[in-house]
Amino acid sequence: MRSAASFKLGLSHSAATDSTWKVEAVKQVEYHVIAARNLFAKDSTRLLDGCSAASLHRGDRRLIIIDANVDRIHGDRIRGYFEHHGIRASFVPMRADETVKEWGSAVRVVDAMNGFGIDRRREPVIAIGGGVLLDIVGFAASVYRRGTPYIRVPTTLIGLVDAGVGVKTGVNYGMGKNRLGTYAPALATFVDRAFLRTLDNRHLSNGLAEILKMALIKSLDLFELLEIFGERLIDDRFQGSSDELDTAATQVIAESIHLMLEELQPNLWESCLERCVDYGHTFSPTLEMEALPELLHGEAVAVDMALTSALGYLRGSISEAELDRVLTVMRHLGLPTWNDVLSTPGVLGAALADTVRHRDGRQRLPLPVGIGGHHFVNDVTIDGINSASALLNRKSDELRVRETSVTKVAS
Ligand SMILES: NC(=O)c1ccc[n+]([C@@H]2O[C@H](COP(=O)([O-])OP(=O)(O)OC[C@H]3O[C@@H](n4cnc5c(N)ncnc54)[C@H](O)[C@@H]3O)[C@@H](O)[C@H]2O)c1
Ligand SMILES: O=C(CO)[C@@H](O)[C@H](O)[C@H](O)[C@H](O)COP(=O)(O)O
Ligand SMILES: [Zn+2]
Repeated sequence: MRSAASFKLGLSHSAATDSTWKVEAVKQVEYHVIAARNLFAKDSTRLLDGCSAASLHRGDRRLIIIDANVDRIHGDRIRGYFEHHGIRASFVPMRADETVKEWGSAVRVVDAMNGFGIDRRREPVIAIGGGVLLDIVGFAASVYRRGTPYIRVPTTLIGLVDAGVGVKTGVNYGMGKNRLGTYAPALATFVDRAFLRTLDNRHLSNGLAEILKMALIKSLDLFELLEIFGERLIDDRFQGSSDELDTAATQVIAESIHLMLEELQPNLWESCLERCVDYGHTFSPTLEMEALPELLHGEAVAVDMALTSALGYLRGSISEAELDRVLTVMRHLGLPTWNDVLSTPGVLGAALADTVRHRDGRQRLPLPVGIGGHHFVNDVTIDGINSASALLNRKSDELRVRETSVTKVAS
């Protein structure tokens, strides 16, 4: 018989005192964001080869949760693709927009996984749709059997540059934006801008808000690309109908993803709550939910960025010329710089208070420094926000008047 002393355990433990055990483990994470034009063209093998983790070669059937609008427009082609490659694909079309980004929708995905009898390790769920669909499916997959692999195919601009590239999943709860959620990377995301051909202008602008966010805090070059090409990229739906527009579309999307991943990779689990990618997301979670369905996610982010740019000007971190340049680009990108929800009594204070709870008791508010830089502040006051809001209201009115007179002269 072995004596107690002969057992070797990996954990540290002292028998001399009341025992405590400290467990330390590191979870290695690897996921891939793969640019793939015309992913569902029959001769494309990108999705099949993908990467070792996300290859479709394991097993011959797949559960596909697809945004109902995307299914209506692209469903036949996507079904044809799977048939062509001998994969038995079970399609579950789901309505997916902000008003149904809720627990019940996640449960519908869980029901679909149960019904399919998903083989937990070898049959990744495939999510095809905008940011809402990706967030819901990612959330459901991450809690199903404590984690089931999934693959993302974003079909909106926000999906391509933001919701599809990070590790956050979630649904709204009550008035709380993404109040229920997990950190759960997909095996891979396939970025195919061909989907943007069928996206309307408003949702293209909506995605450009998140790209503008990356530009304002990290890259004057990206900002200037948006200044020069933004409107034309919307008209062209990022389809690259000329060489110049093709290069611009590729650069804008790739640079935005790259800048985002540069921030995410070293801080995937948000152990550091000073995140510059939270720019535009201090007041907007509350504004978006208060105004729902009037403001889309990117529009609420744009209003927040306009407000905090005005605040930056009042605090001396950006010049008035830079503020005007930012607001002008927003308008050119089809984004709002103002929404009346900003005037709802108490809303900005409540928004900041909720964000402070989200950021472990401090504001950690990213503010622009010039265009393309940022710093974090913790001393914003309600008076300061109200002054910024008043300034923004005035400047937004001036912009509207100028736009109206330009339109009149043009007609
Ligand atoms: N997880 C993250 O890190 C992250 C990051 C950014 C945003 N988000 C979330 O993303 C959501 C916003 O996503 P969104 O802007 O993609 O909105 P969305 O998913 O609601 O899609 C917008 C609309 O476009 C339709 N649609 C989708 N693809 C289409 C296509 N190719 N052609 C025509 N119509 C199409 C959809 O049916 C929907 O009606 C928000 O809930 C936001 O919180 C998440
Ligand atoms: O909107 C999102 C994620 O939902 C992204 O654009 C953004 O970069 C950040 O993740 C946001 O700051 C949101 O973070 P959180 O409030 O959901 O924690
Ligand atoms: Zn966002």
